[in-house]
Amino acid sequence: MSLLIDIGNTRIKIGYAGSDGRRQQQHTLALPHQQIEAILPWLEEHGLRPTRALGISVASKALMYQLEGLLQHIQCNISWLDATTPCPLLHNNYEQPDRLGADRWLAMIGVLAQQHQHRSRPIVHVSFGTATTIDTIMPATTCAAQFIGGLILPGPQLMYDSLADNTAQLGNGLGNITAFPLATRSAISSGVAAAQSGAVLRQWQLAWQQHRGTPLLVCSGGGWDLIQEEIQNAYQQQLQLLHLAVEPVIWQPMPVLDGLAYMTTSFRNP
Ligand SMILES: Nc1ncnc2c1ncn2[C@@H]1O[C@H](COP(=O)(O)OP(=O)(O)OP(=O)(O)O)[C@@H](O)[C@H]1O
Ligand SMILES: CC(C)(CO)[C@@H](O)C(=O)NCCC(=O)O
Repeated sequence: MSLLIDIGNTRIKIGYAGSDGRRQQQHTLALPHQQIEAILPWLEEHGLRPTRALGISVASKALMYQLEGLLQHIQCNISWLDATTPCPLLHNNYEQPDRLGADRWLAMIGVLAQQHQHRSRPIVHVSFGTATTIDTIMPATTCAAQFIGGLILPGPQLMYDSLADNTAQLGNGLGNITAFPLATRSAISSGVAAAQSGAVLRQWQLAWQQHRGTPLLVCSGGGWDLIQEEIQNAYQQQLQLLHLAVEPVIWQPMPVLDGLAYMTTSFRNP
């Protein structure tokens, strides 16, 4: 039984996998960094006694040490994975593989594991977290699928916050997403949504132009609610424009935890 830990820049996500490597979705928790200690009562409440933990972190080392200390109380050792942890499903083509965010690597593995039925198609995975990342995977020909590269941009909330923090007149608050906004709140919400969906469609189109099939669009991350309406609409329009079968964006809530669950079956401590 393995505990799964994803320490992001805003929140810590926790999951649980059985000995078959399947993630038990009813055992999922998201916590702000300051509430990390809540993990022990949560485990007790759910009657979970993990014998080991697999984790990744893109946040501070201090949080990793704090978590290690907490898990020592229940004799649970944690192994930290990163983007150099090999996976039979995927090849990391980053110029410096160790510089790729561990969350991006594990999320792509989680997406490949979950979207197994689409394994012959390219995949664009978008994570709307603190940062938004848009990563493209080309399908396997002989061996593993290939991570061919991706974008990093400010996440939706960060876009809102940076406008509020660096201007005198904009402030906080949401508005309607429209084509030609005529009020400040709507102009900001429409601007953030357009920037996010424009970047997503750019990567999707570039993936499509590689002539390896219609790319699957898979989204995740806590910022999804702020832009999902725009992304869904823009994606449907894009498919119609290209005379492709219309299909919804796939929402996969916790791909990093899914990737860690997959790795419980293939990763062993050296
Ligand atoms: N309860 C919540 N607490 C904090 N942020 C939330 C919450 N619900 C949604 N959010 C949104 O989620 C975003 C963070 O997303 P998420 O938790 O997926 O990423 P993260 O922890 O920053 O991970 P990463 O560092 O991988 O981006 C915040 O910017 C905020 O917009
Ligand atoms: C881009 C973020 C912040 C997304 O969480 C994370 O994956 C990260 O810190 N990455 C390291 C840099 C990189 O992936 O190139």
